[in-house]
Parts: sequence; C-alpha cells; structure tokens
Amino acid sequence: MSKVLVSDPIDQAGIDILSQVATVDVNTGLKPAELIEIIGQYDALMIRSGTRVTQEIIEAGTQLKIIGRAGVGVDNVDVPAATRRGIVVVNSPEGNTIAAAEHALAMMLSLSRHIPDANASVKRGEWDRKTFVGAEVYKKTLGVVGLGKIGSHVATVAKAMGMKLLAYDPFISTERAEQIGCQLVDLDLLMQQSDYITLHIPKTPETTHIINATTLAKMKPTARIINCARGGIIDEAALAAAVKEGKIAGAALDVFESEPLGESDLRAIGKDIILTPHLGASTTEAQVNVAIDVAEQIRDVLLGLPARSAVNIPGLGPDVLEELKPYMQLAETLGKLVGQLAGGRVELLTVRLQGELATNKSQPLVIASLKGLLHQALRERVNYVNANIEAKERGIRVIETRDASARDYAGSLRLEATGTLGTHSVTGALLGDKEIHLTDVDGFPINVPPSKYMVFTLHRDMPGIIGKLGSLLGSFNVNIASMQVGRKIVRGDAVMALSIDDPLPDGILAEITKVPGIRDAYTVTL
Ligand SMILES: NC(=O)c1ccc[n+]([C@@H]2O[C@H](COP(=O)([O-])OP(=O)(O)OC[C@H]3O[C@@H](n4cnc5c(N)ncnc54)[C@H](O)[C@@H]3O)[C@@H](O)[C@H]2O)c1
Ligand SMILES: O=C(O)CC[C@@H](O)C(=O)O
Repeated sequence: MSKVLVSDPIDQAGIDILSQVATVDVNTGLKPAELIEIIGQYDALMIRSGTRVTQEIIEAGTQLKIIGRAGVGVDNVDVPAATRRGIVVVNSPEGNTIAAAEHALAMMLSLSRHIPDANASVKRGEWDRKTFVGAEVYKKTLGVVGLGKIGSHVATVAKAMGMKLLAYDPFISTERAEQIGCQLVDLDLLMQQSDYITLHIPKTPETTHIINATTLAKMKPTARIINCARGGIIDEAALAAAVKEGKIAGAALDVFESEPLGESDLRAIGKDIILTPHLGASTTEAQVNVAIDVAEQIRDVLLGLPARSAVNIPGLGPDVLEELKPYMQLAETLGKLVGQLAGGRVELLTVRLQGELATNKSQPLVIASLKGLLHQALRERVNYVNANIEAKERGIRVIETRDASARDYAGSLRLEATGTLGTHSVTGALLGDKEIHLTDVDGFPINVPPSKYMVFTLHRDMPGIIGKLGSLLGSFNVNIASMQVGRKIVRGDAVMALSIDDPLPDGILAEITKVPGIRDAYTVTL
C-alpha cells in the first residue's frame, strides 16, 4: 500500500479520502531535518503553508510521486526541483477563494473602523468613543492589485458596498475588468488615487517588493493598504516606516516576509496596523474544500490517474486530458517506437498533427511523444511532468507541424526522429477512436496494431525473403504472431513489421541482417 505523509494540519475529510488508497501518517510541525529523515518512505506529501518543501527535501523523497498543497500558493514548494524529479505538484486553485477574499474585506472594514483596538479597549474596561472614530468605505476608491479569483470577488463585494474600483493586472483584459466593474489602470495611478489598496497577486520575482518605499510614497496620507496575498510583496520595513511617519493611514497584513512573524517594527504600531497570522484560508468551509480537492488528486495520482490541478504539467487540464487521452497513448507508443528505430542519440523530433488532429492542442501530444521517446533511456523516471525538461537537458529539439489536408485517417500523428544514427519516421492513427494502428514506417504504408515485442526490417521486396526470415526466427524458437509488409513499388524497397510473442533473444538481430536482401533490422519493445 502507498504511504502518504500529511505534514500540516488538514481537515479530516481529506485524511478519509487518502485512507481509501494509502496508509496516512499525520505528522505536523516537523523540522526540516526531521522531514528529510523520514520523507524517503513516502509516495505522497500533503501540506498547507506551514511546510517548506525545499530541493533537499525533494531529493530525499526518493519515492515521492506527488506533492499536494491544500491551498493556492505553491511558493513554499520548489516546483522546478519537483518537476526535474518528475514529481507532480498539485494545489487547490479555488477551494479557499471566498475565505481569502472575505478576510481581505474584513481587514479593510476592521482598519477603517479600528475594530481590533476598540474591542481590546472595551475588554480592558474602557469606554473610549473618541480614539476610534473611523472612516466609511462607501464612495471611496478601492485599488485591487491582481484581478484573479480572489481579487475579482473582493471587487464584486466592494462594488456592492458602493466603492469605486480601480485595478492593476497586466494579464487581464479591459473587457474582463469592466465586467467586474473595475477600471484598469497602471500601478502608479492606482497607488495615487486609491483610498484602500488590496493585493491579490502571487509572489514572483516581479512582484517581490512591488510595494516599496517609492510606491508607498505615491499613496494618499489617508489611504490604507491590505495584504492577504503573500509576504514579501510589500517591503515590511518600508511599510512600518510609512505608517509610523503618517505617510499613509494604515495597513492590514495577513502574510509576512518570514512566517511566523518574528521581531518586527510592525508589532509596535498601534491601531493603524492590523496583523493576523496567515488566516486568509482559515474557515471551516475552505479547509474542507481544499482538503477534499487535494486529497482526491493525491488518491488519483497514486491510482495512476491524472490530477486535475497539476501546476507543473503544462497544458494538461482535465478537459484536455479527457479529450486527448487516446491520442496521448498513441503519441507515447509512437515515441517509444521511433526512439528505438532511431537508436543512438536523438537530436531532433518532429511531431506532425495530421487530419482532424491538426486543429488540436499540440503540447500534450508533444509531451506524450517525448515521454515515449525518452522511455528507453529513463524508464519510469520519465513522465508527463519532466518529459519536456529531460528532452531539453538532452539537447533534443522539437518541431511541431500540422497538416490538416492529410485525410487517410480521421486524425493521425507522425513522428520523425533524427539522431546520430540517421532519421526514422512512424505514423499512427486510432481505429474506432481507441485502437492504435501503425499506418506508416519510414514512409512505407502498413496497417498493424503495435504489440509489446516487434521486429522491423528494411529489405528488398523479392521472392523467398519472408520465408527465409520465418525459418530463421523459427530455428531460434521465436514465434511470430503477425507479419505485414509495406512497399511503395513492386520489387523495390519494403518494410516488414513482425509481432513476436517474446523478446528477440540476443544476437539474432545480426543474423537477420545476414539474410540476403535484408538491409537493416530493428527490434522494438513497446
Ligand atoms: N492569505 C491566505 O491565506 C491566502 C489564501 C488564498 C490565496 N492566497 C494568495 O492570494 C493570491 C491570489 O490568489 P488567487 O487565487 O486570486 O490567484 P489568481 O491566479 O486567480 O490571481 C492572481 C492574479 O494576479 C495577476 N498577476 C500576476 N502577476 C502580476 C503582476 N506582476 N502584477 C499584477 N498582477 C499580477 C494575475 O494576472 C492574476 O489575475 C496568491 O498569492 C495566493 O497565494 C492567500
Ligand atoms: O494553508 C493555509 O492556511 C494558507 C493557504 C493560502 O496561503 C493559500 O495560498 O492557499
């Protein structure tokens, strides 16, 4: 049975799902060295934001197939390192959207009405109605930085509260922003004109300290800023100084450059700064959503099924997978075949989508072709996650072409591999939408279903050659299951495809090429 380590607190609903297929160990609060020590026994790791999955941990996780992040941000996972190792990284892109958006809205209202400090003052026995005079958000301008899932929900609710909306998001169309009721502006204008600014962007090299002393200086002295996205998007030292010096009216932070928050000037500022300990996703509803979402994906991957929200398998969403799955199997088989025919080191792979297939997304088919091509060298180490990287690292160039006019089959796929030993090509199609057939090898038309063990020959089409090959294989006790010859002209060059019941014993390939008329022979395991 597979083993799953859950290293941050997750809802029981997730544990129940994982337990259907695996032994689940919940072991939270581990130090990095402790995690490194035990991770080697596990097939899957499920985390929230508390566990930092570094390259070292990934390298120690020799059995790991999947890392599941019960939440949105995967910035606590070294995704490139996981990808290199072929480990799928999944998240829950939508499970806590509402929770995080509502936390940002709560922060905005708490800031404008000083609720945390007013509450603390009453609890201390005071009745101070002067210190806590607030401001209304109605008719004020909210600047939303990042108009994705959370930013859009914040904007929609804020609009209903009568706020005017500005947004900065270079990857969102004006039409989309207008649908939500936002005017798209650049960051400078947003900083200058907003009364409240709320951040909903990922932490990337571009967004790190995107809010700094210079950008903060552009804000109105009455304006307030909220960060429920990621620590490090705001320069905390610059923010503390801006609030302390009255350059801006206040700030509310749920996330920090380093978590848990250590020594910080932010703690020393009174009612104008509100701090929460990364609570954006901490609602009962969100925790059930993300736990179920991610646990289901871990379960599926452990059962050999695809994950629906893998962050490191480009272009392989659930809809694409469903539609292209049979063609991906075709691509992988053709990749295995052409790689073995080419032998040696392949330098160039040309993937041609033909007929109906020409209108489809090519990326999944390229990934599957590369997975097949690299199987010979990497075996189980290559998968949909790392096939592209492994190919790049080996210097394999990929060219994608399309030919919608190729109509022999509804849709077909042609792979051509050029390597140190020459060029070979194979074409395949699906019969009845499912059954894989090889329809061409090295330009010679054939029509055979691939089988596990095959032999291909390039020979002259002449009387007696098939019989001689049959007798030779028979003399070595090799049983032929099927045989087909493809030729372009009578008594010209031809290709023979043989399916055999067992692997070809060592040394026989050389004997085959000694048969008069046979120029080349290849053995293939699919
Ligand atoms: N506090 C929490 O507990 C909590 C909970 C959930 C999510 N989050 C964080 O909230 C953030 C937003 O999550 P989401 O689900 O809305 O993500 P999302 O991917 O739906 O939206 C992010 C938006 O940011 C935009 N963006 C990317 N780079 C940008 C840049 N340089 N400048 C401006 N815009 C940019 C994208 O175009 C996208 O529209 C993430 O950082 C996520 O990790 C925090
Ligand atoms: O795990 C958490 O509680 C935080 C999750 C949140 O930061 C996210 O990115 O989804």
